Amino acid sequence: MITNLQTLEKLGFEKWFQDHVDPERSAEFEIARVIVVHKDRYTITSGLDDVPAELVGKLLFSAASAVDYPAVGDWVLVKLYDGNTFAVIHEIIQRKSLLKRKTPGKKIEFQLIAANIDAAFIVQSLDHNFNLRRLERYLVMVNESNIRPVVLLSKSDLLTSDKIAGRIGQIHEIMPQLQVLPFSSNNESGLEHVKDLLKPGLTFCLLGSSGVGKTTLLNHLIGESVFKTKTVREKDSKGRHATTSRQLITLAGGAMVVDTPGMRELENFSVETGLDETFAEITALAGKCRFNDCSHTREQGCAVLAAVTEGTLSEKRYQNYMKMIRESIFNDMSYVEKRQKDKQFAKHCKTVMTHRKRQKTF
Ligand SMILES: Nc1nc2c(ncn2[C@@H]2O[C@H](COP(=O)(O)OP(=O)(O)OP(=O)(O)O)[C@@H](O)[C@H]2O)c(=O)[nH]1
Ligand SMILES: [Zn+2]
Repeated sequence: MITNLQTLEKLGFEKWFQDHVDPERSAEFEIARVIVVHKDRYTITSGLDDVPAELVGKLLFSAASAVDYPAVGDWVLVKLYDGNTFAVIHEIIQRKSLLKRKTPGKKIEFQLIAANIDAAFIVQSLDHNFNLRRLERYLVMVNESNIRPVVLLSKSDLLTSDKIAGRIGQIHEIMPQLQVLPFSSNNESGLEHVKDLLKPGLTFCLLGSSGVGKTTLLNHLIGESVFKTKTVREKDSKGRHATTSRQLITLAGGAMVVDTPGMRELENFSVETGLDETFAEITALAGKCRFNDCSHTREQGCAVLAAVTEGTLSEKRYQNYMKMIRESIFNDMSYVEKRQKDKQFAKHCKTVMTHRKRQKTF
């Protein structure tokens, strides 16, 4: 496995990454992409071979938190051994995007889901799963992670086209620029629009509640994949053969899809800066409130409340924003804290919000 730029480009190694590698380092190491993370063992690829890999001791010892470890999708600098059958990861190349979630507990600690994803398909089915509030939550997370969101409305075979247009309208009412595609894996309508987005070299992920049809869609896309049956076999720490399925799947057309176990349990995410992007117009208004620590609930000179009164900001959107703020604070707390705080929650929210505002101001 010798670094070959053309092969790497096919895997998504664009100029941005190259610009973020020290030329001296790139002369010394090979560049590869992480396609499987399994506890402390990894599988990397250069586009030619899949090779089992471990972290170099220096990286292990200097890692201060989870974000210092490789995630699926990461670009890494490696050294190869034993006729290119084993690799040691020396460095993680700067990430363009990182999907992570907060682990339960008091400490601010994260679990990495995947790195360097270009676009996220947020899947909601057009039956009872359709829920604008949940959609907003996903959007916050995706925006926060620096990933482009695309909404896929699955099971379009269950609704009339009028009703589907109505739901898309509902989404566009609150998020006009968002790309929304209805599709059905059952009758295959709209699938070609999804496939049109799968440009070679781009990396995608599928997000959404259990049962919305992510696996069915993925099977449709993988059905045409040359990597369909390819699994990674390597020895685990006890020397047994372990079969790990590939978590970065390359589709026949050259696009890649991340499918990690962590991706499937992503209902509970923490929200922070993504909130500002998803509710950009409200954040802009909040900057004009008279008081720095305005809670936008009853203050004199609150620009957010004024906009609601004037009708330039819809009451519903305002309520969603307030609910999201409450939840984001709530999510950041541990379970025990949540139970303790449950009753005095309103009061707590206000304190934290004031605190956050202050942090921003100074
Ligand atoms: N009517 C209809 N049903 C579908 C469609 N796609 C999937 N389903 C059904 O929806 C159910 C759930 O589909 P999955 O693909 O397993 O859903 P998932 O999102 O992968 O769920 P998890 O694996 O739990 O995350 C299955 O019974 C599918 O047959 C569709 O386009 N139309
Ligand atoms: Zn205000």
